[in-house]
Order: sequence, then structure tokens, then C-alpha cells
Amino acid sequence: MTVYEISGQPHLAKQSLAEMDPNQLSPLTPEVISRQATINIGIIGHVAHGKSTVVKCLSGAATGRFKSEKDRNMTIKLGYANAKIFECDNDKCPRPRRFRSAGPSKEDVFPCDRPRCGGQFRLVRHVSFVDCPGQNSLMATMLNGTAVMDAALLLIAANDTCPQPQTSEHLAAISIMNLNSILVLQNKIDLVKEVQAKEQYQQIIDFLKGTNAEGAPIIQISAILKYNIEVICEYVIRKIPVPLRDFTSKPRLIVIRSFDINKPGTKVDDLKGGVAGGSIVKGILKIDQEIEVRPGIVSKDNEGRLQCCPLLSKIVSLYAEQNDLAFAVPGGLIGVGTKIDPTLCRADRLVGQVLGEVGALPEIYTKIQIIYFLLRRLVGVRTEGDKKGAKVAKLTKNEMLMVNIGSLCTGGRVLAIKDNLAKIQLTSPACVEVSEKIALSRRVNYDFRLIGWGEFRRGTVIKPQVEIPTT
Ligand SMILES: Nc1nc2c(ncn2[C@@H]2O[C@H](COP(=O)(O)OP(=O)(O)OP(=O)(O)O)[C@@H](O)[C@H]2O)c(=O)[nH]1
Repeated sequence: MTVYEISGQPHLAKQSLAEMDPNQLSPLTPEVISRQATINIGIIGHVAHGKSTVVKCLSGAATGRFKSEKDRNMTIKLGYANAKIFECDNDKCPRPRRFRSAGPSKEDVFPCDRPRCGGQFRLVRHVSFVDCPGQNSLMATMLNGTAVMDAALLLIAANDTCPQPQTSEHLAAISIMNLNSILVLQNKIDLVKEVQAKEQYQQIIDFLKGTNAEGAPIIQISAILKYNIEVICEYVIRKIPVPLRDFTSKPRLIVIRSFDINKPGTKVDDLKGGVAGGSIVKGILKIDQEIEVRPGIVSKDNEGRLQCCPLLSKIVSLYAEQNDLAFAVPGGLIGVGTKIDPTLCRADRLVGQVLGEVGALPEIYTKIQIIYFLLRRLVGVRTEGDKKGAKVAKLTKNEMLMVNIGSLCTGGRVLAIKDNLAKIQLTSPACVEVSEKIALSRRVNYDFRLIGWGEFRRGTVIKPQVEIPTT
């Protein structure tokens, strides 16, 4: 095996491929959390309730905004920002001041700044915040994010009534993904009087009854004034369990972003391969490892049948934001530098694909059979008078749905329905594993709204054409 040691960033723990033993690693092992996030926390909630502002407070970084996002002051794509969370090791250091967050390249130990404390802030968690758009038309992007979340912060603005449509819809989406670890942040507390804040607090408790977030802690904050941000850090440590991770299975990464990092005009000989950004769901990816990306390049044959050519490549670099890695474990957004033709990675073209060890990824399907469950009522749309929302109608043969599988968002025509089984023809092929969760949405007015979920049972496999190696 190649001996690969990280040489940069001497203030972070060293990683060595030669010494790495998957059986000895955990999400809290120093050489892991010093460099990469190991817990993914979704930031969910209605549009403009302050999701991006909270992430900026916690991580010190804006969640990678694109020009169109800056122009419209809203999140359009999934944003990611990593933060290290520290606790002072002096038992007498009072809460919440003994908790602190900082960016991912901060050293792991530094002195507490409370006068005469004498304690040291020590790294206890390294978290990746997945910032979801709250705009109702961007639900597909939000659903892609739920595929990798371990926990969620639900933002509710104190100066709005609760619930707003996407507050309900985002909560329904994470419930479908069985996400029970939730903290509620009552934000913009600076904009309301105490009595209003208390009234809304009660509204929030009533709204959460019977949902996955019933009984979840509700923290009052002002993201803009950085008020109570240390309490969020404390609760992330105390209330969000460290996820159980599988480090020994063959690795698999869900691609959530992909990029061409070459500047325009770069000479052909100097071109770097494309980068796939995503979260590892199991196993460990290593520098120099041979990898496969599925479904790869999708096209149609002369008879209009879908065909695909998985991509074969090699990992040339691994990054967690600016921290370089010799190996990457589940959690956080990992940038995987490959030798794949950069044009195939440009502008998120690989989103929806799965990256892993060659020959170890699941089959690729075009028709899938799922066992499905529909929500009783529609969430995410304003319904005048009827506060509960319209009933969700049954699936009908030939109707077109939006289907989210991992980070893939595609169309799906309902071919047949029997009891709670449905057969769906996918517009784009999916690399999916038995029992994997699938979110189902239906067009309501002009946008797709979440109507239910399914679990993949079996399907019609497309055998890959040729696999395309990259040099
Ligand atoms: N007064 C006040 N304004 C806030 C607070 N938090 C956020 N804002 C403002 O609310 C607006 C929306 O904040 P964002 O953080 O962009 O909201 P968002 O939920 O990420 O928005 P989308 O991603 O588009 O759904 C911005 O103008 C923020 O400055 C707060 O605690 N108090």
C-alpha cells in the first residue's frame, strides 16, 4: 500500500494511510475529527427564517453561495459549512460560555478566554451543516440533503406564525428519513417582544405534538446578534448522539455536488480531473484508490432504451473543506479529486450518482418496485381556511411523480399499483440498494410537493455497457 502522510496543516492531527486501521477508528478518533466532520446536521425550515445566518454564526463561513444566490439573497443549492465544536476542560467554567464553535481548520486545543479560567478548549465534535433552501419550489434540493443527514436544526422565525408551509414540509421530509434527533431554534428573537416570543413558543410546542420533533429542545436565539449560539453548541454535544458508523464495509459516497476546478483557458496538459463532492455513507475512501461512479454516463440506444457507462477512475486527492486528508470516513462533505474528465463533473453533473469501490456498488435500475406509504394530508402548501391541508389522493396509473433516491432526483411514471406496492418507470436510471428510502412528490399547482415515501424492493436492472476508464 502507498504510504501517504498528510504534511500540510501541522496544527491538525497527522493522518497516515500506512498506520490507519478501520477497526480502531470512530467518529471521535483525533486524527479523524481534527480534519473532517463526522456528523451531518441539516438546517431546515421555512424560507428566510435564518438558516444560512445560523450556519455562518456556527462555522464562521457562508455556505458556498453562488452568484444567483447572492443576487436573490436565498439558498438555491445545498450549502455546506463545517464547524468544530469545543468544550472547556475546566469543570468550573460556567455554561454556556464553556462551549464554542470555530471553522474546520482551527487547532484542536486552545486556551479558554474567560479571565483566570486556566482551562483549555478541546475539540469534541466536528460537524457538517447542510444548509437546505427554504423556498417552496426548491423542495427537490432539500430532499437530496435529507439523504445524508444524521440530525437536524429546525429554524423557526419568532416574527412569523408557526407553522409556515416549509416548516411543516421539511419536518415531514426528515421524519420520512427516520431522523429523530432534532433541535428547534426559535430565531430572530431580537425582533419580537417577550410576550410574543412566549406565545409563539407555545405555538411551536403545539405544532411539534405528534411529529418526530415532539419534545425536542427549543432554543431561543438571535443569529444576527449571535445570541445563545453557545447554547446550540452545548446541545449539539449533549443532545445529538454521535452516529454509529460502518468503517469496515466497502466504501460508498453519495454525490451531492460536482465541480470542474480548472480555470478557463487552462492548457490541456495542466488540466486537473473533476471533483465529486458528497458524503460517505459507509466505508473509508483512500488516496490512490481505484473507484467507480454509477450510473455514469447515461444515454439512449437506437430504440430509445436507457443505457449507461459507469466511470472508472482513481482518487488523487481528498479534502474536507480546506483540510487535506489521506483517508475519508463517513460524515461531512468530502471533496474527492479524481481523474475523471472535468467536463463530466462541471456544474453538478454528477449529482445523483454513487461513488465507491470498483465492482462493489449496487445494480443500476430503470424500473423499480417499491412498497410505499402516502402522507394523509398535503404539507407545504398554504390552504385557506382548512388549516390541516388537503388530503393526499391515491397514486394513479400513469401519473408522473418526482422521485428522490439518495441524491438523485428524477421523474417516475407509475406503471402499476397493487395494495401498497407500486411499479415505477424512472426517467433517469438509479444505482440503488434494496430497502433504500425513496421520497415521492407530486405536482401541486406549479411545484412538486412531498406526498409520501417508499422503500426499494426490486427492479429491472440495466447492465452497464462499457465502463469508461479515465487516465
Ligand atoms: N433581525 C434578525 N434578522 C435575522 C436573524 N437571522 C437572520 N436574519 C435575517 O433574515 C434574512 C434571511 O436570512 P437567511 O439566513 O438568508 O435565511 P434562510 O433561511 O437561509 O433563507 P433561504 O435559504 O432562502 O430559505 C436575512 O436578511 C438575515 O440577515 C435574526 O436573528 N434577527
